[in-house]
Amino acid sequence: MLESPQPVRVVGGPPPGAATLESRGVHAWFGERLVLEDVSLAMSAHEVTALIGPSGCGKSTFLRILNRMHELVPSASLAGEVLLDGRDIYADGTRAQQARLRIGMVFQKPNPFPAMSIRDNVLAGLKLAGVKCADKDALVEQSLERAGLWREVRDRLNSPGGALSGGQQQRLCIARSLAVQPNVLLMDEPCSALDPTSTRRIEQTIVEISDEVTVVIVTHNMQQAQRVSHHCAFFLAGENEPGRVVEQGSTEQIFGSPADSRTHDYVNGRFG
Ligand SMILES: Nc1ncnc2c1ncn2[C@@H]1O[C@H](COP(=O)(O)OP(=O)(O)OP(=O)(O)O)[C@@H](O)[C@H]1O
Repeated sequence: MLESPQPVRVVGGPPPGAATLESRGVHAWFGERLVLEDVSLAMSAHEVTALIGPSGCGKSTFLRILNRMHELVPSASLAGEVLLDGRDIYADGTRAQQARLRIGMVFQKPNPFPAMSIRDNVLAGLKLAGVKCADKDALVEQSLERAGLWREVRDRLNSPGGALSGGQQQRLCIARSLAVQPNVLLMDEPCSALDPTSTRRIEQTIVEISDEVTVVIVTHNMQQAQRVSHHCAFFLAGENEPGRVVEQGSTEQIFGSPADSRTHDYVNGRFG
């Protein structure tokens, strides 16, 4: 029987393995406007947590708070804690760049460097983070394999990233995020720009990577939330009110027997 190859490790990167992420009493503002109120949510290691809810209820804002991207907006502020394996990523002396290295992000629209080769795209995050790897070729293969793209691109690693299809570009972005070996991967509607076949391929990737990285995904697609997630949090904002988590629980419970009638109505497509 063939032995599976030893995983390639990077040096100077995050400690290995999936981590637990927990928000406690998170509030967020843009200027004077409170857009998120008192969000406390535990996102368990090795699980996929889906953030669901209608447009404008603060899901993306919450996701960006989880890896210190919210503070990149000049008018933005926040209160509360975000604990990564028990340590607040907002504690005094904790650098945003360090948090972002451990908590990666994949965006709605695939954003590879279009003129850069597929190989260099995978390695691009390492260079930016100052992370080193003794065997870059093996890391490229491992990352592309985990992102479910290796077989499709192994014979053209020097072709530009921009020459791939949209779905392949998104998997390339996932490979780039995985190459620095983060503990958590945040995904903001990663399939919304993709066709159904590419969507299913990415969903398969999400399920596969969740044994090595904690995944938090924002999705408007209820079938997708059911297919990929273990845990769901339903966000809702009343008119001129901030977004709050109305209900959270196992995906089975949220879809099968929600406690709140608003959750029931939302997951059954009655609004949103
Ligand atoms: N950069 C910003 N400046 C000011 N207000 C913002 C900014 N980004 C978001 N908002 C406001 O914050 C609220 C929450 O927005 P957010 O994008 O987090 O919601 P969402 O649930 O992710 O929506 P969608 O599902 O449409 O992406 C909205 O009222 C939005 O208008």
